[in-house]
Amino acid sequence: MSDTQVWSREEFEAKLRERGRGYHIHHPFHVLMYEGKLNQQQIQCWVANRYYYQIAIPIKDAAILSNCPDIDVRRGWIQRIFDHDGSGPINEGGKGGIEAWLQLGEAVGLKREDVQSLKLVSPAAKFAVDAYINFARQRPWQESVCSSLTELFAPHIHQQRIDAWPEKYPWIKSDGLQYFRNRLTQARRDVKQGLDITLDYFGKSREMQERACEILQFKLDVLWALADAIMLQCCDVKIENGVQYVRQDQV
Ligand SMILES: O=C(O)c1cc(C(=O)O)c2c(n1)C(=O)C(=O)c1cc(C(=O)O)[nH]c1-2
Repeated sequence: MSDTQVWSREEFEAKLRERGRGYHIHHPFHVLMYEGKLNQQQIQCWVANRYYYQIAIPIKDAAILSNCPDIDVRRGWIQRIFDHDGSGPINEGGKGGIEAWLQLGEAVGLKREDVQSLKLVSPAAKFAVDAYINFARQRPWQESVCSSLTELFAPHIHQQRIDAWPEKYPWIKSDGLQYFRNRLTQARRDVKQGLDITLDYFGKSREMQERACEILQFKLDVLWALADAIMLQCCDVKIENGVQYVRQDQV
């Protein structure tokens, strides 16, 4: 069989899912977090830096909408902006993910104003996240949809935090975990829409299928670079022979 033959829909999906080996769940910082080895300042550093990602998501989704002429796609995609920004009065249940993330900030001992000021965000974290927004502004909307597919792997990392944190970090108030609980259902719905569009659009040729895998890799790299930036800001990173650490998926 020629190695340029188009993959079946199932093979194509499997190739995308295989990329999960490079998901930031395997980044040393996230491994330390899962194992309960981070102190309060390090958890705070992560929450404060990740806030910049949280506020970027609806801006990125608005960029996708602005590039997309398909009304059916827009009707589905717009829900992501409501999920993160919230809709309707906040005191009547209209809170969104950004508000839930600020509550996580308070639950780990950060002041709301400090998180919102972005003064705790490292320049490298900003660069990584801005690269994602710029991609969505500049590329065709189908490519931007594809770049959101790291969400395939997100429910696992959210569930890990819900399961491990109460035991490993008992000082974090339980209502701080609400963001992750909400995302479990939201992400599954998002993934279905993003995956259907990607499999349809990029499924036409092997070249396009491989392009989709490269786009997903770009987004994995954004998340990896974000974790690198955070780790460098708040951990004593051990450097041996000039190598910080080896990425498992690149071995
Ligand atoms: O906690 C995480 O590790 C994590 C990762 C990702 C991701 O894989 O991009 C998202 C989220 N969380 C998340 O909560 C979220 O709403 C989200 C939206 C998107 C996106 O690309 O549109 N990714 C993610």
